[in-house]
Amino acid sequence: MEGKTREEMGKSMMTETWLRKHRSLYLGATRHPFIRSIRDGNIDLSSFKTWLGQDYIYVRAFVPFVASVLTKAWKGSDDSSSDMEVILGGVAALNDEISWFKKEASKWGVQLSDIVPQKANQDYCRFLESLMIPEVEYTIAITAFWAIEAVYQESFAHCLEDGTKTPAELQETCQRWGNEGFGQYCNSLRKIADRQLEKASDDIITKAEVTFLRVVEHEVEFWNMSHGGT
Ligand SMILES: Cc1ncc(CN)c(N)n1
Repeated sequence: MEGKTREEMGKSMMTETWLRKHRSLYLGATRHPFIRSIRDGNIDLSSFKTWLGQDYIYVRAFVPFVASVLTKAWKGSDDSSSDMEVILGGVAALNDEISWFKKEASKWGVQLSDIVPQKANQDYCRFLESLMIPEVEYTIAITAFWAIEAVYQESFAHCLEDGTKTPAELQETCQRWGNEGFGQYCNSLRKIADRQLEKASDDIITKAEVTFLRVVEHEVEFWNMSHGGT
């Protein structure tokens, strides 16, 4: 791709274009102070517990969102059976994730039934709901799905790199999203998004870019909330 213009590249590498164009915002999510504090070993454990409880609520709202992406893939994809396999794999992983949250919460003494969603979480869940309606195109929904998963994958993989001081008791959390298998799953989602964007109209591409930006902003707000914000 080196040295090629956008026209020569076509629309096939749209996610790459956005990641470059919005690099500082994206790094604001994947290198957030909350993540840095895990990586540097000086995380405040009450922040971690806040994140754990809030993310459990988020994941419960995320499941119907992913189910809605699956429904959209059924009719809206150019390669629906292959896309549906990837997305169904995501649903299966979320089933496991919910069990993990319950186990982890009991380990940390977090009472999940007492958790009240904070504003940033409510806003993010409302945003997910807005993407679930049938009028939202598959291309937009799959772009959001990829971005949501990619931010977690890159954030937690960052905590597992050589030389980091991630506390032993948080290694499992980081592995959950930072492992190679989850990385490959994110790559599959990204390829689907790029394939859909390649044949999309300019209007859809613009909408998808805005959706990508909203996801990254919500992710930053989510970390802020966990890191002592409101
Ligand atoms: C806020 C948030 N964003 C993403 C993920 C990864 N499914 C998550 N669990 N929570």
